[in-house]
Amino acid sequence: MDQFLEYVDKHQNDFVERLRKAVAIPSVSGDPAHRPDVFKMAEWLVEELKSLDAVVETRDLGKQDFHGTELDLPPIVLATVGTDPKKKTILVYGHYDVQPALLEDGWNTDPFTLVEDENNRLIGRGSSDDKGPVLGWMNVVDAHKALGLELPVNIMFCLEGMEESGSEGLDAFIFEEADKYFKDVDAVCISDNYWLGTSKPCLTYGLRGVSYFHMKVKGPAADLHSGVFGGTIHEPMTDLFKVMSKLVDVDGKILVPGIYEHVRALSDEEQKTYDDLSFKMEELHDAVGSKINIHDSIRETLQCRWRNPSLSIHGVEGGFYSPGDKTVIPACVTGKFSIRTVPDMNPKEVSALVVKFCQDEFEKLGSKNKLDVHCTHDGNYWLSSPDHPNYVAAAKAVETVYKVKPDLTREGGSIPVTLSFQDALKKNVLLLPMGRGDDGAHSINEKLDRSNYICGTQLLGAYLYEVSQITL
Ligand SMILES: NCC(=O)N[C@@H](Cc1c[nH]cn1)C(=O)O
Ligand SMILES: [Zn+2]
Ligand SMILES: [Zn+2]
Repeated sequence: MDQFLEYVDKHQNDFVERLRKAVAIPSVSGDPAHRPDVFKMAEWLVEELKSLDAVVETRDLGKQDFHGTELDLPPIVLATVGTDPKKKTILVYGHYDVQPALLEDGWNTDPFTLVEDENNRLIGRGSSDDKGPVLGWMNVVDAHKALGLELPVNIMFCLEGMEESGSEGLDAFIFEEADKYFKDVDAVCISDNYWLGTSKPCLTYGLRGVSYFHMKVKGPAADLHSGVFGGTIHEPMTDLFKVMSKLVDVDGKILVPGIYEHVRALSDEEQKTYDDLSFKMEELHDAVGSKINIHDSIRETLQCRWRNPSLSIHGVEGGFYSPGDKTVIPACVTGKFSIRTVPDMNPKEVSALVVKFCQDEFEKLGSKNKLDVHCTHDGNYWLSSPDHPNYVAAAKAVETVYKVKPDLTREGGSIPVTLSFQDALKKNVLLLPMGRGDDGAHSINEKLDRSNYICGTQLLGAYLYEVSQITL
């Protein structure tokens, strides 16, 4: 392992170049205009993996209905490095699509040009979520190939291009392939989340689920002049804002009746898991860039992030949002919001409660406009245990690379495929993050510190050595 660790340190710049090439492909899955780039990213990965002597194949997932337009779904990229029956097989999952990013959103530099700043932060969309970690696994293979070293395990890659847009088609694929392509898998490792703070690595054993909603209000046949029609018609945007404002309180309390009914009670044992975490309120302030916290204590803040549901309002499609003072009455507007779900909420029940509540609130307005509200995608929460040998192996790897014991964390974000792998393969799934809590994933100026990328590559490799030695 030492040879490997040293090689990674010495070849940092080669690995940064690999990340530069990946970030340059704007593989935004949520924007149809960028769909060809998502395919380009898949092709780039295929070539890169082939150059590392992996056996690579792609699987077509069919079509996506994008608001009435049929789009090709990006392929699953499958790759295998080694098929030695004497070795364990570790499945690594990652995604090669990214969240949207525009310079005018407030980025300081072009989002798809990797820039290293004076603090050695590698800035660019996808650097942390999730291109850096995906390339981290490839760097591990690369280093072994260059050194002429055997990998301690067989590695299987499963890379998707729709994670940021609901992972369409992936669940069915995983269950279909559980006894086929994935039949030899001994354990799963996913590097697609973040440290709690900025200084200490962590292993993550829980995620919230997510249920995403679109609420459309339409009335006039076309956008109208507010001077001519204002005050004479029911306005879609007014109706939408009225109903949206009923969803959540300023202190984050969700106002949909029944939503908290199945939230698991906090046990004494669970309370203890919040005792010794290395996270300070200042780190939250720094990550947010402001002191707008609802709760004053770390305990309450983390409980609200990890084990309580939350509702976020994301945006309105169809409304006027450009500079200037356009006096328009938008004809059709769609409000977008999501609920992060937790044990023991059921996505189907959540959806039924939300839809009924919105319809009831709209009904109360007495508007002649039309409302359509529905859940566009959902993914369940996931909760595991950090006691499993797969986690013990990862903890040892953290100690080797970082000389500290990792924090054991849950996370507020969602990676629905985690539960699918666990259920379909009946194997342990470990979340082993590379980036820091302040990386700004999904936000502007997303970054991955060079040290996280390089030590993270070492960590992923060290984990493979440790897991090869342990009985799973
Ligand atoms: N790094 C994981 C991540 O960002 N997951 C997304 C998943 C998602 C669901 N719907 C849209 N994206 C997240 O928002 O948690
Ligand atoms: Zn991600
Ligand atoms: Zn993401």
